[in-house]
Formats: sequence, structure tokens, C-alpha cells
Amino acid sequence: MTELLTGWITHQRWFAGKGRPIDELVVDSDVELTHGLRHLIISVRQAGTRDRYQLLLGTGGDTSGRYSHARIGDGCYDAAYDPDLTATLLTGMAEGRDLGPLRFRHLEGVEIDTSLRSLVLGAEQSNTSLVYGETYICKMFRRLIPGLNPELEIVTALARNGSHHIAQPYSWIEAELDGEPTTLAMTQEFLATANDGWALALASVRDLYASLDPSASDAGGDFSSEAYRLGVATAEVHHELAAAFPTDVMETQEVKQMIEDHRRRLAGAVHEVPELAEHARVAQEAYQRVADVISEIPVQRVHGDYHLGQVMRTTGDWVVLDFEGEPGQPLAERRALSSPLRDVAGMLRSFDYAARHLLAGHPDAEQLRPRAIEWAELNRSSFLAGYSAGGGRLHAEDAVLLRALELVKAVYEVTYEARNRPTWLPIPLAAFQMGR
Ligand SMILES: Nc1ncnc2c1ncn2[C@@H]1O[C@H](COP(=O)(O)OP(=O)(O)O)[C@@H](O)[C@H]1O
Ligand SMILES: O=P(O)(O)O[C@H]1O[C@H](CO)[C@@H](O[C@H]2O[C@H](CO)[C@@H](O)[C@H](O)[C@H]2O)[C@H](O)[C@H]1O
Repeated sequence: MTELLTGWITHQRWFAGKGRPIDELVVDSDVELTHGLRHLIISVRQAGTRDRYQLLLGTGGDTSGRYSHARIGDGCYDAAYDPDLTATLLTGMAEGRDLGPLRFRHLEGVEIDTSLRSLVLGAEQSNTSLVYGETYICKMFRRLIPGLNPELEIVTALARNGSHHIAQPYSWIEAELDGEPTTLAMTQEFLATANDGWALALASVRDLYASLDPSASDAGGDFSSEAYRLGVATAEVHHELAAAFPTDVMETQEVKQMIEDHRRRLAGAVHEVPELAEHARVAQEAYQRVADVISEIPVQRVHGDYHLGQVMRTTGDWVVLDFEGEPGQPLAERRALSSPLRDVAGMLRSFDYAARHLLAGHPDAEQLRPRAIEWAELNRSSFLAGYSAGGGRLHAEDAVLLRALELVKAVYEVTYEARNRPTWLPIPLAAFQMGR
């Protein structure tokens, strides 16, 4: 079994250790949830690191037919794709069951419809989400980090305070990992009629490319009013987070320490992705300016990995998803207080991504590039205007920090793309060439 899993896991989108050989794979926990369904927690050792992943193992299905796409080996497959088996998760959460070490729970007062069957959501993801009917989305966290998942923690707190900008949380699955109660999965309201920000932004970019209008704001699919509303919603979510969790102020010494951390990460990224070396100086200078001119930074809980794929436009407003922070960072870091401008910077980067990613391989890339840049600038400034209008702090002196945080994000993206989508690497690299 461990040999089969070793061969299979390296091809999974959510596997964080791609490109490095696996030294050892061990099954740490193996629990039968129902006949033909086992829940496994596996440890993967690679060059001195150890990561834990969870998997639903189906043992009774047809791996040459219906479940061939989810095949792990003869007679065993990724049971996330088997709706008859995943029904067990919903029933478990509805009934508050304990199955071996796994605890299935729901929020007080929530009634779960256990008749619904699941489909795996097709979107590219770091986790695996099961959509039950058009009612629930249950996200299975693939890579397990001991402790309460920040998404469950934040969404539950914001729901308690009546936020309109989150998908309502319903239930979760947990187990002890290294002696700590650890979130394995959580179920939320499925926003069946909403569109995600990335898809909406891309529709606008495509329109712009196809139209003969000379400017981004004149194009049929103008996104700037949505970018503005997203800015307002982002500011409101930041206020809600500040109200629900502690806030603080980072003093000079901590600011310097933060800059040191970013320098270290930059060095690590240059080591991993040599193409970044020629741009490192731009980031160094931006970091240095923060160390030189900023002595205090207000901090609070933030989203931590904010981009257009994390927000959905419902008929009423923008809803924010996935408060998990950057996948792969230690939990303490993902829960640590930071400047809300980190999220603002993340979304600004996302407008650049949306504008540029269709250029790669486009026959008219050279003519389109100025339009792409114009589209990004328009939506970036609309988003910032909305953020200010919604009460987000954006003083003139914050520009230095915002620029540095954008480059911090771009450094993260460089390693993310090198590991996951190497053809997209030029997108974050371009961030260092813009003299903003
Ligand atoms: N509550 C929801 N309702 C509808 N779609 C959702 C919901 N949550 C997530 N999605 C869809 O799943 C995609 C990925 O979700 P996300 O939470 O960001 O997962 P991951 O952490 O794996 O990236 C989103 O871009 C969105 O399209
Ligand atoms: O959504 P996740 O939590 O899985 O976040 C990871 O994957 C994202 C890509 O799916 C990645 O985001 C980067 O690409 C986006 C376009 O696909 C772009 O909108 C973002 O701005 C860019 O950062 C994210 O960084 C990564 O953590």
C-alpha cells in the first residue's frame, strides 16, 4: 500500500512536496468509516521534512471503470470521488458521531440534510472540496497542520457577529494530531449562484482584448465598479476581523524583525528559483525603505492569502472565502497578527495576474501588453478607492509598506509558480520590473 500511495501522491495537485524525492511514506492512522471506506493519515518524509496528509480510501469500487480517474491501485481509489461513500461524512457531522479517533461535529442549532450526494469541485485547489447538492461545500484539508484551522476559527467568529461577507459555517471533522485537536474538514454554505472574482475578472480582460475600444474603462466588460465594491467589502471584513479578534501595534523593533524575515524568505526563494536573482535588489530596496521610514504598524487577524480566487460575487455583495492563510506556512504564522495591507497587497497582485496571464502564448502579446497594464492599473486603483471609502486605513505614508508587501507576495508567488505552474513564473517576476 505505501508503495502505491507514494507513486500516486506525487501527482496530486494538493501535494506540497512536488519535485523532491520521497524518502519514506508511512500510514500513521487508518480508520474504517464505513464498509469500503477508510480514512488515512499519512506521513511523507522528504529531505528531513515531514508532512501529514489525509485521504479517503475507497476499497470496493470499480477502478477500471467508474473510478478509473481516481484510481490509486487495483481495487483502491480516492473515495472523495465516490458520492455513496462521502455521504458518511455528512451523516457523521449531522449526528455528531465519533468514529475511532475522528470526531464529527456541527454548530449548535444547525440541521444538516443528509440526503444530499457530493461531487468533487473541479476548481484548482490546495485542498479537496466536496459539494453536496447545491447546499453545502465540505472542504477536506489535504495537508494537515496540528491545531484549529484558521478558516474554521475565523468564519465561526465572523458568523457569530452577523457578517454578510462570509459563507455560513455548519460543521466540521476533527481529530488529535500531535496531541492537538486538529481540523480535518469543514462544511459551509455553498454559494450556488455566485461567481468567483477570478472568473469575473478574466471575462472582463478577455472582453478588453477582443474589443477595439482604446481604453480599459471603455471596454464592454469593465470590472472597475466591481473592483471598487470589492475594496469596500475588504475594508468591512478587516473591521469585522478587528472586532472579533485582538489587535495590536507592531513597534520599531518588531518591524525590523519582520523585514529580516522577509529578507530571509527572499534569499530562500532566490536559492530555489534562480530567475529571481536579478530582481532581488528591487525587493531589498523596498524592504529597506520600510525599515527606514516606518516605526509602527497596526496589526490584526487578516485573510493572509487574499486573491481574486478567494472572493465570490453573490447577487448581494462580495463574499470572502478561505481564511486559511498561505498554505504551507506554520499555523502560528498563519494565525499571527499582521498588517491588513497584506491582504490589500495580495489583491493588487491578483489584478496583475488577471491582466497578464492571458498574454502568455498570445500571438498579439506585444500589442496587448499596454492594455493589460492599463486594465490592471484601473482595477488596482478602483479597489484601493473602494478600500478607503469602506473605512480601510490607507494613509499616504502607507504606500511604502504596501509596495513592500506586494513584493513580499510576489516573492511567495515566484516559488509557488516554480513549484506548481512553471509557465506562469513570468507573471510574478514582472512585479519587480514595475516602478510603482
Ligand atoms: N462556499 C462556497 N460556495 C461556492 N463555491 C465555493 C465556496 N467555497 C469555495 N468555492 C469554490 O472553490 C474554489 C476554491 O476554494 P478555496 O476555499 O479557495 O479552496 P483552496 O483552499 O483549496 O484553494 C473557489 O475559488 C470557489 O470557486
Ligand atoms: O487558493 P489557494 O489557497 O490554493 O492559493 C494558492 O494558489 C493560488 C492559485 O490557485 C495562488 O494565487 C496566485 O494565482 C492566482 C491565479 O490563479 C492569482 O489570482 C493570485 O494573485 C496569485 O497569488 C496563491 O498564491 C496560492 O497560495
